[in-house]
Amino acid sequence: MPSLVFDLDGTLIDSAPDIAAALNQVLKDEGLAPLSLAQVIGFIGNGIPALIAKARTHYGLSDARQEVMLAAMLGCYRHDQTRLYPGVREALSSLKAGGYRLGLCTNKNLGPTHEVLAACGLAEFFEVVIGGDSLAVKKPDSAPLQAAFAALGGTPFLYIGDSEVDEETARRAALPFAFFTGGYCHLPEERLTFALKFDSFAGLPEAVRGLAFTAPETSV
Ligand SMILES: O=C(O)COP(=O)(O)O
Ligand SMILES: [Mg+2]
Repeated sequence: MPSLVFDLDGTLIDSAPDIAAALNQVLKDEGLAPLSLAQVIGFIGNGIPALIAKARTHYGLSDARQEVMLAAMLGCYRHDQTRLYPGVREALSSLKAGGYRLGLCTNKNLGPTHEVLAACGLAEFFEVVIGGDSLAVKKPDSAPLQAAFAALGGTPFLYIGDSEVDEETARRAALPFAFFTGGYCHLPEERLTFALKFDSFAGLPEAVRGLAFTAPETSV
């Protein structure tokens, strides 16, 4: 049975408003001005510790504040403004009903990942969840994605994500990548390699099935 692994932030959920709210609360506690949503989106992709580090660099704050700010961010991160992208639930239901095994591989820490999956009603879909702190390394290292597929079993088929980090991860794992264009990518799409590209979840199940039918040699 083919298995599919999804990214989370910017792929299944529009989580940037809550990430920005939490980061700006931490910055306020440091006596600093808030960042715009666009600036925060520019910092999303390599996990929450990296987000804090990028915000510190932006403001010239020393490394010494990293752990305090990270703990504060994890303490105040909520999910009340986070929304599924349209059609996500229907697409996941269709793929699961079609026999695909579904896993999740995100750079978000595992604790908030499980919280947001529950808050958004997505937990039931995923047999395997790998977070940014599940292993010693994060995406774009291929190890978290490979761990997700190994735990899922079945035939690794496709990694579905929104950013250059996901694309590099899939490339390093020698797995095909499906690029969701509605998330938080920081590179023009000409710089990315993908087996399929989509801007709406409405067409994803059919596109995945089409890929399975026309390009079985891309599975490993
Ligand atoms: O936490 C991040 O920075 C990105 O998370 P993602 O891997 O789910 O996109
Ligand atoms: Mg993402």
